[in-house]
Amino acid sequence: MSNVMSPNAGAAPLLAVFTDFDGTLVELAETPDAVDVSSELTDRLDRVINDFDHAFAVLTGREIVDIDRFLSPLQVAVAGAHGAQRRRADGTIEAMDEDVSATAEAIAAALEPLVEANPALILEPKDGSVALHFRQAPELEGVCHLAMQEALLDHPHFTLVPGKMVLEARAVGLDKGAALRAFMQEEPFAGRTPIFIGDDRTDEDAFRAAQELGGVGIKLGAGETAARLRIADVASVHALLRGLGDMAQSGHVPEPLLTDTAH
Ligand SMILES: O=P(O)(O)OC[C@H]1O[C@H](O[C@H]2O[C@H](CO)[C@@H](O)[C@H](O)[C@H]2O)[C@H](O)[C@@H](O)[C@@H]1O
Repeated sequence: MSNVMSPNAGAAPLLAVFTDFDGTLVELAETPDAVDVSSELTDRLDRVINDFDHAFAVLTGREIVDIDRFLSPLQVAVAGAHGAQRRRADGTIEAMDEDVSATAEAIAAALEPLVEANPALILEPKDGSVALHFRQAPELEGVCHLAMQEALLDHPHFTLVPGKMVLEARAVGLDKGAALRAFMQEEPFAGRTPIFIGDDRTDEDAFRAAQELGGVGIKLGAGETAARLRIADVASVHALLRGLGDMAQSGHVPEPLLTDTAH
């Protein structure tokens, strides 16, 4: 097991904690709006923010406004739309690249006819990226793939990233790994050891970034991953956050909820 989280690692390191949202902090739901955010979770995150002296951020494919709506009344540091949007721990917002916004809008517009013809599909246009959901029509995955590829033809600085029953278009280079690195150069993250917890293919850049910066990636669930550690489910993530918070306060390392991905 990694030294960062090992019960034998000695003094507890000062951590910067990053997590994905859908499938990691909350269970997946049938539609993007149907996720259930309990008051226990917002209370837990409020504690985490204090336990880690505000060195906590959500790295998500969602827009920042979405995360604010779900986690209200909390306002956490967030990288949204896979890294196209970023709100720092001090609440300031990084300026959006206008070209990225305009391209995402153009790609969403190109996909509209497909979604109008297939109401079971959900188009989620975001400022900086686009999601095309086929959870309610899995048989349309291939059609969605072709439509996304076609929509991307004129936009080589955007790339297609598959998620869970979704295909997303995002700007090349604006990913969760770049967002994690940007946070790690700023207060209160700088000088801490990053951990990132995520469940999806779009989380792999951030696993690698955390590990390259001396920290650890923690993959929720099965599947190939660059993350060094694995965790079972959303409930275990909540327990881990509680344990890490206790560790930060007391110096004691939490009960092991993690397994090495090599085993
Ligand atoms: O990076 P994340 O925080 O994991 O966000 C990834 C995408 O999550 C959302 O879609 C996923 O969750 C939905 C609700 O559970 C589910 O219905 C959908 O099938 C999943 O793909 C969100 O809607 C996207 O914008 C995010 O990019």
